[in-house]
Amino acid sequence: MTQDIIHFDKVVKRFGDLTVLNNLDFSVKRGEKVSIIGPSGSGKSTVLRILMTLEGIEGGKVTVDDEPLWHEQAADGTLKAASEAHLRKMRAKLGMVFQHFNLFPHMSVMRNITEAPVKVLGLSKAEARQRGEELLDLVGLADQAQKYPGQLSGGQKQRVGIARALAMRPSILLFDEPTSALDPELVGEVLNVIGKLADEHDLTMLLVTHEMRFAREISDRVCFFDRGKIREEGTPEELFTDPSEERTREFLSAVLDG
Ligand SMILES: Nc1ncnc2c1ncn2[C@@H]1O[C@H](COP(=O)(O)OP(=O)(O)OP(=O)(O)O)[C@@H](O)[C@H]1O
Repeated sequence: MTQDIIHFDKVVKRFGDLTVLNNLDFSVKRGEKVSIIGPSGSGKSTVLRILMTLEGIEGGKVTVDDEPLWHEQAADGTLKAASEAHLRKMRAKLGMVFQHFNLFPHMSVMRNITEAPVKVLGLSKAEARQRGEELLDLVGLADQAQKYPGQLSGGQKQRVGIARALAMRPSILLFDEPTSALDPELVGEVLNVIGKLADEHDLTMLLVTHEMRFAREISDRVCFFDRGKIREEGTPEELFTDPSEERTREFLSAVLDG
């Protein structure tokens, strides 16, 4: 087992003529909490979408938990395109919390959380419900299990989104700007839950965020993305107080003053 749980090796991602990831080298260690920051359009969300297998890649290699994500080893040892079964197995290692929650509106909070563990992992309804209760407790929503998403605030919906992702017991949790669709007064409750997870669990966490103060608080490492590459990375202390690249400094002064 190698130290890296996520490894991007010269990954190229294009949309038509637009090269979004340009020979990206990037890795995350087991248990590490990493934040990705950077200007709009720099490819931050695309990294998460590739990991969730929502987007394919045009070049390079992505490895998750020591196995290639988009390829699998044929009997003769060569790599071939991944089968649907391989992608399903790889996807189970990852959970994602989306900017717009993506809850099922016609299902109760509890059913939003139990649906995939029952259908995909084969848990009994009782087991899934018990897991759901524990997770709702963790995110401070034990009393909301029977409500529907439309009856919840944005902050509550996002906390359900976090519980739903955790219900699949992923080794890696991805967050795609989890607070950017929320009213400012609801941001804190979601950041508190994510901060608690970061402190108390050995989950690997990869967070795309515009919340600089939060990235600074919870991350072991912060990566500054610019035009599909990591322009600079370091501990929060290094990156936020003494960035070495002019481009990082410009970005930080724009977002921190703005
Ligand atoms: N499905 C798609 N088809 C075409 N272009 C896309 C698609 N998805 C993303 N892009 C483009 O790829 C670039 C990178 O997008 P991405 O969402 O990764 O950026 P980002 O750094 O997360 O930006 P933001 O902070 O605004 O969310 C953008 O220019 C975007 O318009």
